Amino acid sequence: MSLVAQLKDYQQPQQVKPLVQRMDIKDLNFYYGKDKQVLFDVSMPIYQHRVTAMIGPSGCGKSTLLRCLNRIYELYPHQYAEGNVTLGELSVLDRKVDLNDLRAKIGMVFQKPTPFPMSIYDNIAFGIKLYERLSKKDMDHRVKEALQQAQLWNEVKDKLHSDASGLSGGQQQRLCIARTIALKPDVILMDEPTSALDPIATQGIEDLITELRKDYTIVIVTHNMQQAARISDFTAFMYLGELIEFGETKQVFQSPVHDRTRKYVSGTFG
Ligand SMILES: Nc1ncnc2c1ncn2[C@@H]1O[C@H](COP(=O)(O)OP(=O)(O)OP(=O)(O)O)[C@@H](O)[C@H]1O
Repeated sequence: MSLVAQLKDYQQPQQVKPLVQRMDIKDLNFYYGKDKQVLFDVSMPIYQHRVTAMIGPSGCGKSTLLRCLNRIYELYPHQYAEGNVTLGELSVLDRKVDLNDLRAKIGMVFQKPTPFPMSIYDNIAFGIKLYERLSKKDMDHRVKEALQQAQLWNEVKDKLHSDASGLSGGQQQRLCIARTIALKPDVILMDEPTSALDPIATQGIEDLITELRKDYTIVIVTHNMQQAARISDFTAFMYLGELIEFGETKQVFQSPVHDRTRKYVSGTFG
């Protein structure tokens, strides 16, 4: 199927909530050490209840940009960001903003499923316990709710106390999504969440992302343009650390403003 044929139909009003900006990225620069700048003055909005895809050739800075949105780079000395990233009133890059609080609001799902070495139930309860004290009954409810939202409940409801490592790759990735959802974040960041999965599991995660955008704001890095076309509402095209083009996915794929975007989405370079 052609890329254009895979573009979603944006005219389905029942799916579309009003367009509200949720995050703002302004003049963002990022450095892997002071002599290695890899993002250059990136500015773009992130819209609520929409899926925003970051695309571009390998090494263009997609993952780095995503990592700025919850300051995950702070785990590493010498890496730093300059500029402004806000989530409502919250200044994401401000070191006074507590990282645990920030990551409860802006959750992240990684490329490879990374369940903790514990039971399915505990994988979800573990994160919740860091933030909230719940009774057993309330915790059971929250775990069930997260697994239902991640469309995993029916498959695991009879083995909640089995080790999570016994799940398939696709199920493990849905468990990681459930773990993120359980903290009730505003925004979910996904870094190539399907690249380690087979086509059927990939389809499951793509369907789930489409469902989740009703309740969450999603930013996804993907090297797969078909995937961006299938599941995203907005697309950011990056090249050599700069944001070349940002717009509605349909516009970016069908009538890009920049020649470089056109060449990339048409497969002429990349
Ligand atoms: N830990 C690091 N230390 C130094 N440079 C890094 C580090 N991680 C990434 N880079 C560099 O930063 C630039 C952007 O990398 P990034 O991983 O963000 O790109 P990407 O678009 O996500 O690439 P890919 O699609 O290959 O994952 C690249 O030049 C890369 O070599």
